[in-house]
Amino acid sequence: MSAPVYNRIALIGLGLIASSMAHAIRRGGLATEITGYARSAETRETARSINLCDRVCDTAADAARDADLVVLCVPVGAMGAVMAEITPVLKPGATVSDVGSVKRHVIDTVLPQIPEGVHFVPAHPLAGTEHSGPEAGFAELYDNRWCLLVPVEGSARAPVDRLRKLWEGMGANVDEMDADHHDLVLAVTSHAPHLIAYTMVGVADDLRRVTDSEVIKYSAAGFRDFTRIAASDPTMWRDVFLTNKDATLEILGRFTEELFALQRAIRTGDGEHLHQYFTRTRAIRRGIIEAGQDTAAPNFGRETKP
Ligand SMILES: NC(=O)C1=CN([C@@H]2O[C@H](COP(=O)(O)OP(=O)(O)OC[C@H]3O[C@@H](n4cnc5c(N)ncnc54)[C@H](O)[C@@H]3O)[C@@H](O)[C@H]2O)C=CC1
Ligand SMILES: O=C(O)C(=O)Cc1ccc(O)cc1
Repeated sequence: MSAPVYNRIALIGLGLIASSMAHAIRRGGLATEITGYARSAETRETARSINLCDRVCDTAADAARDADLVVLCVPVGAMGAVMAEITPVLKPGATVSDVGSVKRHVIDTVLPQIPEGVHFVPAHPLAGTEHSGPEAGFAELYDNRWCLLVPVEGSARAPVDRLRKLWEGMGANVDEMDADHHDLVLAVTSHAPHLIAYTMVGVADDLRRVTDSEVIKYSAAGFRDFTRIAASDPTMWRDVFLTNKDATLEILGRFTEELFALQRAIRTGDGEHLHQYFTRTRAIRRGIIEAGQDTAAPNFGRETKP
């Protein structure tokens, strides 16, 4: 246990990411009080019944009032509207942060609403599972995973360093990155791969010659990973693609070109092309392992529902 980094932390939106934060904050003794807000009465009730926060409030404003740190943990497309609900109650010197998977859109919708004297430090933990809701969280989610901080132009240093301390206290390794670069990197490493997984599972579903039971029974590891990813929250991922449009389309354009080249190599029997391509991609995987970046699976060995 370390000393608290903030007195009151407010978590707005009590899903997987916020509930994992609540557990990790408590584990590390990083706040004296955690307040929470969720949009639906049912989620608030569940959060209360599992004692997720010290106080679960019925409005976002009540949760954010007097908080030293307010973290927006809702889908990217809802960040601006949620920010509007809390703006009037933010105390001077407080920090607003978020955990959204896309950063430019969040900055464009939230930053103009930040009152004078309040700090804004966007963040993105690179950790998750395909599960959602207040009961999906666990304290170890961020252990040894990256959390990227994306300070806005002209941001004071102290609030950034303080947020870094919080994420490090939750077990994460922290780095800083510019918003546009973040969105491009994530389009390559997360957003496009998710879309490809969604597509592959959709294709399997469309292929009526292969029955559902065969798809499930004979799922090899690669396809199983696709089905896990494709089970992720539809609202969250709809928002990711609608708000990181340019970078995702750029990467998907390149992906399609390479796919066509591989398709041609298969059709023409160009084994040399295929072998060279797979040799290059294998080296990338080996590089990840050598750099020690192949951390535990996102679900940490927990049973995942099919
Ligand atoms: N799930 C993942 O693997 C990761 C998600 N993120 C980001 O974290 C954020 C939250 O994601 P999760 O916790 O996974 O989602 P979740 O689906 O588990 O929880 C989202 C919460 O936001 C609330 N919400 C949804 N729409 C809302 C609206 N219009 N107004 C107010 N509240 C609303 C929901 O009721 C729920 O409490 C998203 O921005 C996502 O991009 C970041 C890293 C990983
Ligand atoms: O579950 C997985 O495989 C993930 O990739 C988790 C994840 C999802 C979205 C993010 O913005 C960051 C991490």
